[in-house]
Amino acid sequence: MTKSSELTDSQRRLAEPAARQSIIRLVKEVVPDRWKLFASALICMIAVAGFTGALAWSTKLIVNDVFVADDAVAARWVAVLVIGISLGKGIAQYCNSILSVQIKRRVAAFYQRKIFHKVLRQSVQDFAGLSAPRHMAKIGLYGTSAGTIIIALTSKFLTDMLTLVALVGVMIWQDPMMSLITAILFPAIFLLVNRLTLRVRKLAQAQAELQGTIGAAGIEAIHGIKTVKSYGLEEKTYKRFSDAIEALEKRLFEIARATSATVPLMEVLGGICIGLFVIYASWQTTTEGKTPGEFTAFITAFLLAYQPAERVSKTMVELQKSIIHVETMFDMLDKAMPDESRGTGSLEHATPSITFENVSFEYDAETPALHNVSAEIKPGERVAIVGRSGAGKTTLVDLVQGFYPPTSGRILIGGVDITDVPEAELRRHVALISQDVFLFEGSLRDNLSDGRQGATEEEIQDAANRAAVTEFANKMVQGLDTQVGPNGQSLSGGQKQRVGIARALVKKAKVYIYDEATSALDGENERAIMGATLGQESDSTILFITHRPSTLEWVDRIMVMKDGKLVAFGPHEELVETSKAYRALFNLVVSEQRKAKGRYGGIMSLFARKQD
Ligand SMILES: Nc1ncnc2c1ncn2[C@@H]1O[C@H](COP(=O)(O)OP(=O)(O)OP(=O)(O)O)[C@@H](O)[C@H]1O
Repeated sequence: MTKSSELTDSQRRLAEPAARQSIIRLVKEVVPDRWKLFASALICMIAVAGFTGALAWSTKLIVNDVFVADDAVAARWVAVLVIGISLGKGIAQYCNSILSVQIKRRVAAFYQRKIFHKVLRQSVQDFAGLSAPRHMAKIGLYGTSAGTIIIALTSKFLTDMLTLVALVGVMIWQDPMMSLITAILFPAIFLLVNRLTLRVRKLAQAQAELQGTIGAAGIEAIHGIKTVKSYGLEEKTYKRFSDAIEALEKRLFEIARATSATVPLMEVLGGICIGLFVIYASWQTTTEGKTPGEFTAFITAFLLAYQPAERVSKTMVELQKSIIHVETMFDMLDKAMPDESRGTGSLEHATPSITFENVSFEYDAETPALHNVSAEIKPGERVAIVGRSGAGKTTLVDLVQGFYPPTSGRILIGGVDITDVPEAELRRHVALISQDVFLFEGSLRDNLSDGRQGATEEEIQDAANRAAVTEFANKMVQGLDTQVGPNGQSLSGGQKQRVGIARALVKKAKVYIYDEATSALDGENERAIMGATLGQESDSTILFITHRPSTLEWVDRIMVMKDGKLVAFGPHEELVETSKAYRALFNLVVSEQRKAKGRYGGIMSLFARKQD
């Protein structure tokens, strides 16, 4: 045996138990809850197989009783019988097809829902580097593959196998010897087909990836059309799309080549069998006195067996393609969810203090993002987190929201370690207002009420007033019922930020995190909104990530981050005196503002005011 064929054999041995297990699991998960549907389909399949066998057998009556015996009465009965069998088979086939479509859709929908539910529960870490369109394409594909396997197994494979059993039964009944010869030739083709299925399996592995790449390239271009146009990336984007299409085309062609080879193989075998049969039949008639009806029934059964046998081998190939997707789907469904390892603590009665106890965090072994951060934030305190880009500000607040667990150390809210609190409970008490506000398609009111389930109309109106959403909504004909479009595309950046702030206010959280949340607002609007929101949110603790000096007017203390470390923490006046990093940070802002605007920015007046 050559080295490569040894490799193929071992791959086959490795792959088969996993594939079998996935099929068994699939059947166990979908059949019990839909047993009535499957039982009805099984009855139809048995009927199709039985009627096909009966049709083959009826040719013996046609030849012997109608043509050889020339019996007119028998001819009428045989005609009624053949019509009855054909009608029965037609009805059973029709019902089987309808049930197949129903089963396939239900199974696909069942798994698509299941995967999407799982995806939503994944940790934020699992979404890193994920392309949304590609991921969605995969969800669709995995669900459809599960449906395809179930249909391949039941409607196609089982119907064809039952039909084969019925036809082989007729063949053995008519001529056991010839049936034996045919049975020896059959395994030869299955060996050949098996080799083909392994090849198709390998080719199919990359097909899903390629389909996702096409979707991603197209959807990303549409989403990012402004960037594409302003940087002149049309050619590059087009090339990416075009390359992906070409690669997929090649892969599909290779799969089609491998799949199509099964049909000619079956035809060659069929031809050999018929040739042998003709020689054998003439010898049997002259020496053994067999009737022509028996041969006709045998050959009809053999010819009728050709199609289901061909379909069985094709179905095997189809199964190989889909099984890869289903195996990946099960891996995804079996992945442990972050919440499963969390405790059952509650923050209901916790005060909104935040304690960082020697918190360190690494995204991966090579990327340490936080080192030994320790700080105590009092309930109701307003704290700004400042630092250069990449200093670890976002990472720190992501940890407060439980998106990632600290690599070492602890974060406590009101004395409760947040890793002991279920994710949903933690998120109920911590609200994030980010720079890139994401709005769902629907009305302004729908988006505000997403803040908290069961929020009253008064609470929504109050939040809308405080975040100055009412101000622009009143200018729209439908007010708060105005539709915002997908991701709020009919609103300006500043309007989206106001909706984001109002939505967070509806939440009534213990801890608010403003991540550059007012970056798209002008100074006057920021002042008005912050005045209105902070004034009334006095019990909540608020963290501001900011590069904007004007935001510092609203805070009690400032955390200065540098290279993942907390290098200073105190009120502005103290930091100006004691922290070189703080001074350096804002001097930089001043010089940049001076260059950009030719005048002194907000922080200089702030410095002047405080220093006075
Ligand atoms: N998902 C991630 N995977 C790997 N490394 C990351 C990830 N997110 C951030 N980092 C790295 O962690 C460090 C801290 O990043 P972080 O986003 O917390 O900084 P930041 O202070 O919020 O920066 P900015 O002001 O630019 O938003 C950086 O070195 C960054 O490259």
